[in-house]
Amino acid sequence: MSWEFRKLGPGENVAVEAQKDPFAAPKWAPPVWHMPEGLVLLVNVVRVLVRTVVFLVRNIVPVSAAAGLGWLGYRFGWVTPVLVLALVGVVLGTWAVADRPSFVRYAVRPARARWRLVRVYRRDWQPVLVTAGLTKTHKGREYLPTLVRVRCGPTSDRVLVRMLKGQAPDAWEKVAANLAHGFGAQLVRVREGDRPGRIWLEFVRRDALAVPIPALPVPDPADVDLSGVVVGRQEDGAPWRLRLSGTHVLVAGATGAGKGSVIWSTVRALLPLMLAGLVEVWAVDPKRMELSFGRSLFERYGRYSDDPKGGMVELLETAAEDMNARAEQFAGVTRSFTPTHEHPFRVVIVDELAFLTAYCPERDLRKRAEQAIGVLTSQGRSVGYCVIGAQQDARKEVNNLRNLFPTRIALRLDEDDQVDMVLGQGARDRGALADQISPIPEIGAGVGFVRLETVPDPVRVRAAFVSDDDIRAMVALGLPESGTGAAA
Ligand SMILES: Nc1ncnc2c1ncn2[C@@H]1O[C@H](COP(=O)(O)OP(=O)(O)OP(=O)(O)O)[C@@H](O)[C@H]1O
Repeated sequence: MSWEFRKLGPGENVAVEAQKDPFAAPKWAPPVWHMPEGLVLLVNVVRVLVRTVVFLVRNIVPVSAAAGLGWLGYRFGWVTPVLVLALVGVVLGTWAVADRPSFVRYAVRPARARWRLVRVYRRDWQPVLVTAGLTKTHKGREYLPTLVRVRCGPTSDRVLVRMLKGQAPDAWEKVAANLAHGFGAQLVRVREGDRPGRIWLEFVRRDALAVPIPALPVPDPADVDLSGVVVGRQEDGAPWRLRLSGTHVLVAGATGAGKGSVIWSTVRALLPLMLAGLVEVWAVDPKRMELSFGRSLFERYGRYSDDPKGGMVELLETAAEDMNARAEQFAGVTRSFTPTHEHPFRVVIVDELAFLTAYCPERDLRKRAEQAIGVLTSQGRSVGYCVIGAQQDARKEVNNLRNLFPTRIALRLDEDDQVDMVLGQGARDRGALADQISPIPEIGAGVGFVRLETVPDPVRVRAAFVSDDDIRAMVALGLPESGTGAAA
């Protein structure tokens, strides 16, 4: 084969195969630069050194431990490192037995986080992110978001990520399903990071709320805090505290979503203060289902009505009048409400808001109900009134009082656009997938999303399930003279 030289530019001589055919199109080739072999060797040696140093720094603890044991073995024989290992095992075992929570927190979880960082996240980081379209290639160079840290919880991992410059969290939200499948998680939620440009990815490994929570024990009166009664559990295992003082609560969920369990768990948490005369529960029960079971309890420690001919509306109007009287009495005297026997904290439960405000056939009753609920919700917070409204249908036209309920709970909803209607704009994008909660009662009833005051992102929760027997027991506790079967 013969070669000829061509010139591409000044000083750029290129060797290309000589053409035999004089009419053939000319062949051009890019210039080839020959590196001196010594320089190639040097670059590779530096590269290996840098990688070794990075590896040693990243794995400083296991590397130091292995090096220490190796040195002990070399210096004193193999028995010494084995004894050291056995001693460490005994210390860890004693710690685990003596104080399991601190052992899990400071030893098990960090070790697990390290393991998952190396075995799952770092290993698959580049391929998953490339496939999900979260990397950028510019002038032949690939830019990859940085994996900063991994933390392990009991059922989920949190991964701190430094995004590429110019990237925003919504780019990650859009490919949450790709990330979940890529890293073997059930789902991924994108959370605000600790500073601009960084986000937390929450990889849910296992549904912590998949098993029903039995009714919580009736608390001691001293433990009932109206700024957060315990009604269930959060996804991270912490108790779900529902604020009642200074707010009103809307519980939205399709039929069978478990609204009843939120209501009954709240009543159960309040029972000691009801018995002490410091809390009253006024129940409006248009469905005559859920609340009728505790009718005698409400009649003794509050009020109850299921009368569609005006009784329910009258109950609401009485509450609104009393609230006005309280407001007049308290005006200029006190700004914070403390329940007393004279002025107990009143929880007004309306089992189906839409029945009173939208579906009730009598227009006049509808208007009166809407007005009374409007008065209670707009002015009742500071004088010891809390309205808890349940609602099946979250559509705007069904309940235009929704904005008067500062605390909202989205249980299973039929459509995805209802999530933002209940929890507020952007809640679904921030992980409140209430439309994807399982319709199977054992798995999904009572499961929902709430916005807590301390956390900007919606939190997944499950209400404890108060069974018919539990309600009977509550009635028996409240009305000992009526015997155990007094519920109905
Ligand atoms: N927290 C829970 N945990 C487990 N199962 C539950 C829970 N809450 C409810 N369930 C189950 O789901 C079923 C439906 O619950 P519930 O009647 O409370 O729903 P709902 O939202 O009030 O429905 P509807 O609006 O039709 O009255 C119950 O019969 C119960 O078996």
